[in-house]
Amino acid sequence: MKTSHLSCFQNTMGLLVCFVAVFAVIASYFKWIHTYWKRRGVDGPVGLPFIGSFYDLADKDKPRGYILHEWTKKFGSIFGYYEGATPVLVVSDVYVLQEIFIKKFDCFYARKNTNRIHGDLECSQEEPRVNLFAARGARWKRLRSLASPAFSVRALKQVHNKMENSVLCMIDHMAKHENSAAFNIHEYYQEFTYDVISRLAMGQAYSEQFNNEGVNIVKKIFMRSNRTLPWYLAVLFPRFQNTVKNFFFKHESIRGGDVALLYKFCEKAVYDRIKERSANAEQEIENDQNDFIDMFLDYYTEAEIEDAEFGTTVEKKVTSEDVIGSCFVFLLAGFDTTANALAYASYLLAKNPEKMHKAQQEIDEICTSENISYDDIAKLNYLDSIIKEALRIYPVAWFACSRECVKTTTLGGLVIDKGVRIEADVTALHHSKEIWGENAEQFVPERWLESSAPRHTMSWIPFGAGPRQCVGMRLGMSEAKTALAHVLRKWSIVAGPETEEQLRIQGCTTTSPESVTVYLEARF
Ligand code: HEM
Repeated sequence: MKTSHLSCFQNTMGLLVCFVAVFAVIASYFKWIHTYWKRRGVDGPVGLPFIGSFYDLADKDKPRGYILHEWTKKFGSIFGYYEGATPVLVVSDVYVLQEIFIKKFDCFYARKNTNRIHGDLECSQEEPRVNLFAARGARWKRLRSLASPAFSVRALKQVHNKMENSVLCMIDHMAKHENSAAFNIHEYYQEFTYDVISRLAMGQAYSEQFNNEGVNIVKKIFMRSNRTLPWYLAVLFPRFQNTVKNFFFKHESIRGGDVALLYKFCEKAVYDRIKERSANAEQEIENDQNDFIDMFLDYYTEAEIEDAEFGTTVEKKVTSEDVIGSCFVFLLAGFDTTANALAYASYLLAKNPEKMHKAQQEIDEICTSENISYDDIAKLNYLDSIIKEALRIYPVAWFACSRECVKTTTLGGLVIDKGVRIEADVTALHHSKEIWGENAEQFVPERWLESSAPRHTMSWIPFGAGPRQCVGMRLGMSEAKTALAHVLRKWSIVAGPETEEQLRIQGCTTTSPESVTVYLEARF
């Protein structure tokens, strides 16, 4: 009995010693990793043991862009931090950003994973469902070249009437607030942008504003917190991201919860369409190209062609997984960014009535017919400046202005190893007095119409830059301009006692105002 107690004690002690030893090795590894920037002479915040600055930067109520910006003020235009075991470099120097986003694209063609729980994004075997936003290398290039035609000026002119119809439906809904109580205008813009993207990407036949269950699902996806166990694990052990993903596959931060619901929508739409098209083919009926699903399915083929660019190979065939992934990302990317841009612009106009009257004057002069055409929209230069200025003051998607180094290289004298991640501090660029002058903090749309010396291309990057710049930029701008032109032609957006003194901005990815409370005053 005594011997068995002794051996039990010895076993427990043995296990404890092993545990302490393993812990000590892991702790030393992280301690060493967390000297990565110091060893290279790059300053930065001291994070927590193991997870580095991940916890600070994963709070949806305090968007990371603002925290990064606080650090820029402290450490300068280039500094480093750690997201678990991964070193991240934050840059707000326009010349270095140009190197990363444009000149050395072949070393930085991957976006820094925002959802880090993926398999190999260059390999269709390991991560079959990839989308244009997350894809890398040859897979990205293939999806990008398939998607780009849908966002050309020609394509946007073709869909303008459909989009304007959604604007008019939004106006009908808003009309109940005319000369009435203050309301949250952001909600209307969210309904509108989701409506447009559902019609353009997913073949939704008619406007379904305030009747579309997808809106609440995507809203919740954008308001998710990143402080969840799978994320902590993926951040701590980046090499095992795929294992983490597979283990927690049904967790709401991976493919469960609202994400699963949205995927189900996309899956159903894509599989129904594949069936419809093959039935058409049997009856020798030509397939229409009504939306993005049709556009992708036109390339849906079983033929496999290898593409060795970017040092990787990829099948050129478009799979149903590709189409589902793309619809998913279009619904997300096409919804939140533009709705937020419209909400910020409306807030700034309400707070700056003289700028709003100037915009109304321009709209009255140019938009003389009942409908506002794509060509009219192209002539609204002051309105264009208003949206650009709103996106300067409130960059809505700076989280996407990020890259990962895929080939060890140098930036200036600094060696950047493969695997290092890069983030642009867009707020620093957009609010820099050096770039924008002493009035950088003020809303001055006129600055976009001045013919002074041109600014550096990386000074204003709400849509990113280089070959991976936002593919939906033209669509987002034309939606925002068409919507604002109709709103401002009919109403003045007016601030009142309920209007937020300061907007409360939230989100782990895009940055959304919690609400934008304004009045609508009839103009005529
Ligand atoms: C005001 C509106 C919008 C803003 C501010 C915005 C912003 C951005 C930014 C910053 C990026 C990253 C660019 C980079 O890495 O250099 C991006 C990428 C992307 N955006 Fe947008 N976006 C907007 C509207 C849209 C719309 C309407 C769609 C489509 C329906 C869209 C789809 C995408 C996609 C698919 C990507 C990934 C492109 C790639 O990696 O090749 N965006 N967007």
